[in-house]
Amino acid sequence: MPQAYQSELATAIAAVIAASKICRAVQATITADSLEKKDKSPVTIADYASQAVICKIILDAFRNDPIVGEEDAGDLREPANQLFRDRTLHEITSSGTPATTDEMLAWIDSGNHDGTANRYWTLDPIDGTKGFLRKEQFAVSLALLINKRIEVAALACPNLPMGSGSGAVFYAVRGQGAFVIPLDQPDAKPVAVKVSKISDPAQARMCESVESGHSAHDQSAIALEKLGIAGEPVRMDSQAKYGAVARGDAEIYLRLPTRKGYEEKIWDHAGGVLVLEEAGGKVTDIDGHPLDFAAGSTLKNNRGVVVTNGLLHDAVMAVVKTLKFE
Ligand SMILES: Nc1ncnc2c1ncn2[C@@H]1O[C@H](COP(=O)(O)OS(=O)(=O)O)[C@@H](OP(=O)(O)O)[C@H]1O
Ligand SMILES: [Mg+2]
Ligand SMILES: [Mg+2]
Ligand SMILES: [Mg+2]
Repeated sequence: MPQAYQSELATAIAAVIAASKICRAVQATITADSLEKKDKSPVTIADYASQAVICKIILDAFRNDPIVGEEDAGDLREPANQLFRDRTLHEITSSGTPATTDEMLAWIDSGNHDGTANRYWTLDPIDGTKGFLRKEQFAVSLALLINKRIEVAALACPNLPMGSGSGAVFYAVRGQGAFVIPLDQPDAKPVAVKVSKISDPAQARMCESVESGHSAHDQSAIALEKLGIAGEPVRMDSQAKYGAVARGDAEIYLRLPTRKGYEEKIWDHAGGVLVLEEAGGKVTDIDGHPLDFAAGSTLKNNRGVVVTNGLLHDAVMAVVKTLKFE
């Protein structure tokens, strides 16, 4: 029997690779150039160009598929942002995708679905925009959900070390394992991705967000101490953290709530979660519940995220349960 979702997987991989190339080109040139969104977070021409190109590639292949993307073209349509809009279009056309301004805006806005369909994609065109602006880690994350379950994931991490260079594209289909290919050699033989076999908490390596506003660094420091881990946590932006645990660079990724009521967005997790689980890892929230992707565009039924290589999950949860959150 042919394996399920092969054409969705091929489309997702092609889409995140095309977008990553644009992001890399922009990252090489930018000097802290971004707009501020209503929630005060930054967005760059690369976030918009990435969302446009990925939505176009998905819709060319699967015309009726809804997409739940992070960005929308509202701010780009503002007359005051004409220069920003023109530069976004320039990045798209110079990457080899001919487009008019109206087409570009429509592609971006095709990512405006709300996560209520039986089948939809969720997209973070640049996850870790702050890391992108710092010229550090970021990810392009795309996942397909069917009946509220993640079935296909493609997660490009353009700055993650890979062999002698950098740029890793992780991907997974539920039940088929997780794999990684180099961003610059997509035809190379895929390598199976597996979590580390470390089961002694004291030997574990932990990663967390760079931004203390996204994850409570004071509480993770207490967790490290209680687990007997001597090393410092590795701070890294984006879902590259899921990739790091999936491939055994680290054993633990903690995302501990910093403020009451923040709802994690599905596009900040879906791609990374399937790669991690298919690599043998485990993810729950801080109360030990599975992440609930059936609640629309946010994980409103969960608080925080605890990611491990599986072997360490119980030990980490025992410590997380002793921490104090707002
Ligand atoms: N308060 C709060 N708590 C938790 N998470 C938040 C919060 N605010 C924002 N975000 C989301 O964090 C996404 C980036 O997460 P990272 O783990 O990459 O954080 S960091 O960049 O290292 O700070 C970032 O994703 P991008 O916007 O795609 O960069 C946000 O969606
Ligand atoms: Mg953002
Ligand atoms: Mg994000
Ligand atoms: Mg983003």
